[in-house]
Amino acid sequence: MGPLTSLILALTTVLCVTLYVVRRLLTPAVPTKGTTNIPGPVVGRRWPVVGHALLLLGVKNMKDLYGTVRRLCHKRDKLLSFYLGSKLTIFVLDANILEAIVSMSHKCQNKEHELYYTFNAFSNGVFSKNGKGWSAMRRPLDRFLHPKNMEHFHGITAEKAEILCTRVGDCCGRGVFDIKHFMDYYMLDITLECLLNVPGTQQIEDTLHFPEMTSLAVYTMFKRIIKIAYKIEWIYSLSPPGRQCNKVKERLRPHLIEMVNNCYKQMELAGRNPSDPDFIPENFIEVAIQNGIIEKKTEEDMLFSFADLMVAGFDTTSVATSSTILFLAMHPEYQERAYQEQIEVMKGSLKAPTREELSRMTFLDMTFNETLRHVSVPAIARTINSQFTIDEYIFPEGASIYVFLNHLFNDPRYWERPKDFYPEHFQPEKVAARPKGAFMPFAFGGRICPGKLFGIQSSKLILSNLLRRYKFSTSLKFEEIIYKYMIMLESDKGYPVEATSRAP
Ligand code: HEM
Repeated sequence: MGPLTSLILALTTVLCVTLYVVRRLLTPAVPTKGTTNIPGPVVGRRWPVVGHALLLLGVKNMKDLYGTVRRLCHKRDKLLSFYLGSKLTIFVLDANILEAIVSMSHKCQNKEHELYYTFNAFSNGVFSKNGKGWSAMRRPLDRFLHPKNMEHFHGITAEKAEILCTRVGDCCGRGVFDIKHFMDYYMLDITLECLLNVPGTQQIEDTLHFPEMTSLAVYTMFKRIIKIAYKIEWIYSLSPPGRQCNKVKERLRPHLIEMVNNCYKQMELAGRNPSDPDFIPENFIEVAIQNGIIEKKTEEDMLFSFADLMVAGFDTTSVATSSTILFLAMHPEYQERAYQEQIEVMKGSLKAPTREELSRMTFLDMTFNETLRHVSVPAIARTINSQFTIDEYIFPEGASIYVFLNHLFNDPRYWERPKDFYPEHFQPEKVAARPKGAFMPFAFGGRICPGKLFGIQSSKLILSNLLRRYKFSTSLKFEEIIYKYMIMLESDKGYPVEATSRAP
C-alpha cells in the first residue's frame, strides 16, 4: 500500500469515528417520528448528521444560547423548527399557538429529556422525572399545596415574615444592602416548614448554606446543557462542573440525612410506617421515603429526590419578590401607589395581611405580574408523545417543544411598552384583550407549577409587610440591569437597595 492510500485510509477512519461520536452525542433519547412543515431558520442550512447544530457553534453560556435562538427566531413570528442532529425541536413564538398547545397539553406532558436530564445529576425528583415516578410524587404534592391548606401556610408565612422585616429594619439608615440575601432565607424557611415539616430556622442561622449551594448546582447544570460532550456521564463527572456538582451534594448530604432521620423518628413516635400499603404521606420527605421504598431506590437517590422541591420552592419566589422591591425602588411613583393601596386596605395596621386583605391588593398583583414578566423562568421544554396539528402545522411524535416564555413576555405584539416596568400592562381590560398564551409565568397543563398559589400568597404577604414599614431606594437604573440566566432571570448586580423606616 502506497503512502497516499495509507493517508486516505487513516483520514477516512478518523472521519468515520468522528461522525460516529457526533452522531451518538446528537442522537436523542426519544426519536422523532415523521417530519414537519414548520419552517426552519432563515439563515444556515440543515446538514446531514448534525442538522442545524452548527448554528450553535460558539455558544458559551445560557445567555448566548437564548441570544442565538432569538436571532434565529427573528424572522419567524409563529413557529420555528430546528434540528439538533436528528432531534426536531419546535420553538413556539406565538401566544395563540401556545394556547392551542395548552389545550393539547396531555400530548406533550413529559419534560424534554435532552434538557432536564442535566438536573438529574443534582436531584432526580418531581421537577425532572416523567411517567409513573413523576405522578407518584406530583399527586401528594398537589394535595399538600391544595387551596384548603393555604390558611395554615399563611400562619407560618406571617411568622417568618416578621423575622425578615426585623432584619430589614436593622439595615435602615445603614446604607445599601442586598434584599435578596434576606429573601432567600425567608422563602427557604417557609418551604422547609410548610412542605417538608422541617423547622424553618435558616433566617436565624444559615446552617444549610442552601442558597449558595443552589447557585453552584444551577451553574453546573447549565454548563452541562451547553457542552454537548457532557452528555456522556463519565466525561461530565470528571469535568470541573461535574466535580463541583458532586461537592455540592457532599456538603448537602449530611443535612438531608438528618432531615430524613428526624422524619423517621416522628413517624415512629406517631406509630406510622412508610412501608405500610395504606401509608399516606403527610409531608414531602415522607413522599420521598415512601417512593424510595416502593421503587427500591438507593439511599442516595431517595435523599436527592426532594432537594429539587427545596430549590423550586425558594429560588423562584425569592427572585420574584427581591426583583419587585428593586423595581419599585427604581420607580418611586409606583412604590407610592403600592404604598397608598396598603394604607387603604390595611388602615395603618402593621400586622400581616389576612388572605382576604391580600385578595384586595390589586395594584400589588399588577406590580408582581409585571415583575414576573421581566424575570420569569426563561424557557420550558416538553416532548410530544402523540402527533397533533395546529392550524396547518404538524407537531410530530418525539419532537420537542420549547416555549421561550421570556420571548413571549417581551413581544411587542402583546405588550404596549415591553422594555419598561409598566404595571398598567396588567389592568383588567388589557389582560382581557391579550391572548392568555402571552403570559404564562407558571407554565401550563399537567406540569403547571404546583406552587403557584403558595408562591403568590407568600410573595404578596412579605411585599405587603415590607412596603408598609419601609421606603426603598436604589442608585441602580432599570435600563441598566443585565440579566443572568439562572432558574429565573437574575440581576447580575444583585438587588442593592437602601431602606428608610416609614414609622412617624
Ligand atoms: C413566583 C414563583 C414561582 C414561579 C414564577 C414558578 C414558575 C414555575 C414554572 C415556569 C415551572 C415549570 C418549569 C418547567 O417546566 O421547566 C414550575 C414548575 C415547578 N414549580 Fe414553580 N414557580 C414558582 C414558585 C414555586 C413554589 C413556591 C414551589 C413549591 C412550593 C414551586 C414548585 C415547583 C415544582 C415542584 C415544579 C415542577 C412541577 C412538575 O414538573 O410537575 N414553584 N414553576
